[in-house]
Amino acid sequence: MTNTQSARPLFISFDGIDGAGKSTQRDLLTQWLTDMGHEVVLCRDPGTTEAGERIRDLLLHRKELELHPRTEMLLYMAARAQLVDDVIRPAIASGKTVLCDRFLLANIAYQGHASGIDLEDVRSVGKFTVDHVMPDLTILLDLPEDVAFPRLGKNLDRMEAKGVAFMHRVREGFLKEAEVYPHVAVIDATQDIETIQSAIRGAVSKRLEELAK
Ligand SMILES: Nc1ncnc2c1ncn2[C@@H]1O[C@H](COP(=O)(O)OP(=O)(O)OP(=O)(O)O)[C@@H](O)[C@H]1O
Ligand SMILES: Cc1cn([C@H]2C[C@H](O)[C@@H](COP(=O)(O)O)O2)c(=O)[nH]c1=O
Repeated sequence: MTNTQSARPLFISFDGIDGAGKSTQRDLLTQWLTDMGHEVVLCRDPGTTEAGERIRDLLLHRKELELHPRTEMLLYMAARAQLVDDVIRPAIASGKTVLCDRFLLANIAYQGHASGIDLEDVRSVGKFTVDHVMPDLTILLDLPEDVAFPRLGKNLDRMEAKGVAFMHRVREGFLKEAEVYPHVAVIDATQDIETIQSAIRGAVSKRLEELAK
């Protein structure tokens, strides 16, 4: 792979059930891409922008608020719209590589598959929300919920507090979506951190080669 090909800017999102190891792997990938010449912008969905972080706080930490599934879905979408317009689209336009902790696929898995919102509704609001900005590659870290759940500790946020059965539905949803959502690499996240990172780097190299054709 030439330098020009390897430093082609990318938009990569990381997803999976809570505690799958997304932040750990995203940080390791940042180092590798930076060494390769990429200028990396990190973000998280929901969050990163001021509006997005406030929506995140409401969604995850204001447990006293009862949110209907549609309200929850739309709040995640609203945070994402702000993230796309303020951070992701400008970063891509200026040739930077974006690594984002979660993106639209999480809405489809959590609010669609696991919470019962019609999948076509989530997809169509999602299409409007991202306004053509979609990841070049989604890294889906897959592992059983009973391995991930103990990693979360005792202080669970509003989504984590939905419990193991909910996380099971989320996981199944992610795996179903991986068959239809564009450019998903499913990585076995039960392995050790270095082995997972090496599989992720393999998936990124493969995608860079496809995009260079
Ligand atoms: N492959 C692994 N094996 C064992 N422990 C791991 C592995 N990857 C991450 N961990 C540990 O699991 C915990 C959760 O990891 P991390 O924060 O990266 O996950 P996350 O998917 O970003 O979590 P969340 O969804 O809660 O934000 C951390 O304590 C981390 O050190
Ligand atoms: C984008 C998005 C996220 N969620 C859930 C997934 C997690 O439980 C939290 C985010 O916390 P993390 O520490 O950043 O993983 O929110 C969701 O339900 N729907 C979404 O669209």
